[in-house]
Amino acid sequence: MPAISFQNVSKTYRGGQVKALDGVSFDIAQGEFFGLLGPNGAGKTSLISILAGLSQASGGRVLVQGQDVVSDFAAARRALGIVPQELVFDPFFNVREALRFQGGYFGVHNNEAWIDELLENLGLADKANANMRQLSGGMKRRVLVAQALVHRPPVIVLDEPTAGVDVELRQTLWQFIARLNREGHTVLLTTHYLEEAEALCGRIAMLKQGRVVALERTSELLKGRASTMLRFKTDATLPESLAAQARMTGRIVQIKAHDAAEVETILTKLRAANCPVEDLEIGRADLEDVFLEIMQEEEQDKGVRA
Ligand SMILES: Nc1ncnc2c1ncn2[C@@H]1O[C@H](COP(=O)(O)OP(=O)(O)OP(=O)(O)O)[C@@H](O)[C@H]1O
Repeated sequence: MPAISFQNVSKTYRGGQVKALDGVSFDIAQGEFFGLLGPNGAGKTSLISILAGLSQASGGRVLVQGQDVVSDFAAARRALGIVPQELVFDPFFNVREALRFQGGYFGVHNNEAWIDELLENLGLADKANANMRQLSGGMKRRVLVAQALVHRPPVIVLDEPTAGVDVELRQTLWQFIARLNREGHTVLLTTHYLEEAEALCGRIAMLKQGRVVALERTSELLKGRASTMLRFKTDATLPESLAAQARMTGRIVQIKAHDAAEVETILTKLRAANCPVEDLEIGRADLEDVFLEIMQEEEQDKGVRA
């Protein structure tokens, strides 16, 4: 049985004018650390909201641990620990009370040892009696993570958990989540930080305009694509033949090369054009390169279909 099963899920808004999800189907197996990536507006939040039972799909269905998120809402919801994007909390509780209350909501009581472990692992031990109002944004986010985990859900969903979060919390969070994953919890992560997804996720789905445009093991996704990137800085204008294939961020230029011979060709073209380069590096393509490439291919395909 998959931990999560998305079956032909669609979602439209405004009476069908906006198609946020268009037949999304994939399964996440028990124990996977799975990444859901996509540019703004791709449909990630819509998919997570349907999974969490916060919004209804317009078509298709979603199962969590075999339970339908609509017809078996309570069982499906209990199997999920969801760390939301937004900071929502009850200002009248202190941290420990907030965790007890959340546990009670799922019928979990006498849970103090686990609550202590959560506080300890998320760097909240000295904040246990602090009122939620007094916490900094980063500390509130830690509490949200603890709240999501308080009923020991088998499936953990992290929706952009590190947006605007400092390095220390990111590391604390990832160490803890990675441990829970090793202990058998399934993790679904949506993120804009590609290096995070690359480091953590065993498999990745990429969404674009409501459709799955890639679904692969992270290593395959990286291996099957451009394997080499040439990176350098320049103030000069690139020769036209290179400009077409380059990605430019200010003075930084990145050009994809399939093999060593292509690297040489690129360097020869730069020299022939008298294009001075600084800080030249030749490196492996990372997930960001692959992501951009897939998104561009989709644009081109659409152009062909149109
Ligand atoms: N309540 C709504 N009413 C109308 N359109 C909506 C609504 N919610 C989302 N949309 C639209 O549905 C599409 C998918 O949005 P969604 O928020 O799911 O994307 P996302 O991948 O989470 O984006 P982001 O990375 O920006 O959070 C977008 O075109 C968005 O404008």
